[in-house]
Amino acid sequence: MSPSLPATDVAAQRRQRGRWLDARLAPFRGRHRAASACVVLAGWLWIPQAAAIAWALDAVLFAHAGLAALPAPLGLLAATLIARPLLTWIGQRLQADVVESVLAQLRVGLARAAADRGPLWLRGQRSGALVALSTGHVDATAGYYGGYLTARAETMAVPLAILVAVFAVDWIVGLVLLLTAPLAPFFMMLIGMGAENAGRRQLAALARAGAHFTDRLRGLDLIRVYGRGEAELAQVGEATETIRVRSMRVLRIAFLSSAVLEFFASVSVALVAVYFGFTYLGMLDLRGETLSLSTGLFCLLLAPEFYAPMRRLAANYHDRANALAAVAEIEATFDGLPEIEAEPLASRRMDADLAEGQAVPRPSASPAPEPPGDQGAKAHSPARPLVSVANVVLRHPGARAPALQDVSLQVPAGGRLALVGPSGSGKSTLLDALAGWLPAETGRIDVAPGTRIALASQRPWLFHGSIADNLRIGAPDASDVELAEAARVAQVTRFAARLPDGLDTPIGERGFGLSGGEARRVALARALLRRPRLLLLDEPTAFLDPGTEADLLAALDAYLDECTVIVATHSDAVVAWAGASWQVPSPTGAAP
Ligand SMILES: Nc1ncnc2c1ncn2[C@@H]1O[C@H](COP(=O)(O)OP(=O)(O)OP(=O)(O)O)[C@@H](O)[C@H]1O
Repeated sequence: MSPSLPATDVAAQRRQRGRWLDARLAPFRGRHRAASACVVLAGWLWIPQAAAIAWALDAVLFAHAGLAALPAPLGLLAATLIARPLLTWIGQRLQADVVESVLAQLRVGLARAAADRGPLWLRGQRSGALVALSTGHVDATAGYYGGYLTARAETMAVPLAILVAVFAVDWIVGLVLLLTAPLAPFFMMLIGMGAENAGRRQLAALARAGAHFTDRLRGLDLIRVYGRGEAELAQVGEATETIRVRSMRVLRIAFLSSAVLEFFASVSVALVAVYFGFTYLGMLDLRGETLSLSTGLFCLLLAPEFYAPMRRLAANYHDRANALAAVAEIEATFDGLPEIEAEPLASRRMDADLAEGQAVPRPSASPAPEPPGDQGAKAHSPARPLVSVANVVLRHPGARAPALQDVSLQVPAGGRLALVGPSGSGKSTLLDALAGWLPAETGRIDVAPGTRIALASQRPWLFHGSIADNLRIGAPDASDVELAEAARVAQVTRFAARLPDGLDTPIGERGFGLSGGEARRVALARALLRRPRLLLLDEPTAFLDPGTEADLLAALDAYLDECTVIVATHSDAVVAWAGASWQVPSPTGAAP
C-alpha cells in the first residue's frame, strides 16, 4: 500500500482485501453460519436465564410464595444452564474447524500461487519471506475468522434482543443502554486506524527477519570463511529487536483499546446500578411506579451482557486489522491478490526443474512458419518442426535490455540441436523460454501441442531425501527398473555404486553430499525418467572428465530414441554428438 494514495483509494483497497479474506470462507460458509448461530442462540438464551434467576429470587425473597412457585423458574434456569454451555461448545468447535480449514486452504493456495508464478519469479524471491507468508501471515488471519466474525454476528443480534427485553420492563435502563451503545463502534474505529498500520509493519519486519535468517543459515559456511560471524549475529539481533518493538506496538494498541472499552462498559453498568439503588432507596422516582426486585435484578443481570459482545468485537477488532495487514503484505509479494481455489495441491505439479506440455506463451501475431505440403501431417511427424521459434525477443523481468534479440530457429521432431555461444550470451534464457517459464516479448515460440518437456537446468534443486526420491519427483510411478536405467544412462550409478546405500543414500538440501557434476547428473536422470518428447539440457557435461562425458553421450544415444534434444553447451564433444548447432547471436543481433 502506497502511503501517497488518496484516502478513497486506500478505503477501496481495504474493502477489496476484506472481500478477498471473506471469499476464503466461501467453501466453509455452512459450518461458519452454524457456528455463529450457536453463539447467537447462546447469547439470546441469557435473557430467559436472567428472567428465571430474577423470577426465582423474587418468589422466594419477596413474594414468599413457597416452594410451589419454584419449579417453573428453576426448570427454565436448568434448561438454559444446560443449553447455553452446550451451544457455546458446539459453536466453538465448529468455529475452530472452520479456522483450521480456511488456514489450510490459504497455505495451499499461497504455495500454488507461488508455483504458478513460475520458476523465474520464484528465483527472484527470498525463500524465508515466502515461508513467512504461509506461516506468520496466514496465522495472522486466524483471529479474524475465529474471533472477529463470530463476535460481529453476536454484536448484530444479541445486544438488540437484550435492548428489546430491557425496554419491555424498564424504558429508562433501555435508554441508558441505547445511549451508551455507540461508544464501542467509536472506539473500534479509532483502534482500526492505528492497528492495521502497526500490524503491517510488524508482519513486514517478521518476513524480513525470516528471509534474512534463512539466507544467512544457507551461507553459514561463507560467513565463517570470511569471519563475518559476529557482524551477522548483530544483524540478526537487530532484526529480532525490531520485531519485538513492533509486536509491542501492536499489543499496546490492542490492550489500550480494550481497557478503554472495558472502562466505558463498566461505567454504563454502574450507571444502571446507581439508578436502581437510588430508586429502591426512594431517592429517585423517574418511573412513576414502584420498582419490583425482579425488574431491577433482570435489568442488572442483562446490562453487562449487553456490552459483552461489543467488548468481544472490540477485542477482536485488531485481529481484523492484523488480517488486513497480512493480506496487504501478500498482495505486495504477489503484486496483486492471488486467486485461491479450494482444490488439493497434490493434484498439481510444482517441480521447478521440469515443465510439462505446451506452456509457452505467444504474444505476437505472426503464425508459425508451416513447411510446404505437410498441412495434414501429425504433430510429431519428422517433417514438421517440433519446436519453432520465430523472430523472438527475450527479456528478463525488470531487465533494461533484452537477453536475446530476433531469434528464429526450428528443430524437427527427433532432432538434436546444440546451442553454442559465449558465457552470458543467452543460452539458458532460451531454454527457459522453450520450457515456458519466460514469455517472449515479441515473436512466437511454438512447441507441438501435448509435447512432454523436461529441463535439466544448470543449478538443479535437489531436496533432502534419497537420490531415488529425488529422481522420482518427476515420475512418481516409475518402476525400479526404469529408475535404475535412467540412473545408469545419466552416469549416476557410476558414483552411487560407491555410496553406502547406492541410490537409496540420503542427500541433503541443495544436493549436499554430492559434487556439482554429480548433482547435475541426478538432475539429468530425473529429467530422463519422465520420458520426455522434448529434452532441454543446460550444460549437462560441464563438470565431467572427457571419459565420463563420452560414456554419458553414448548412453544417451541409445536411450533417447525419438526424443528431441536441445542442449546448451561449451563442449565440442556435445556439439558433435548433437550433429547440429546454433550459434546464439551477439546482443547486437548479428551472429558472429
Ligand atoms: N533473472 C535475470 N534478470 C536479468 N538478467 C538476467 C537474469 N538471468 C540472466 N540474466 C542475464 O541474461 C543474460 C543471458 O544469461 P544466460 O544465463 O542465458 O546466459 P548463458 O549463455 O546461458 O551463459 P552461460 O554459458 O554462462 O550459462 C546474461 O547477461 C545475464 O546476466
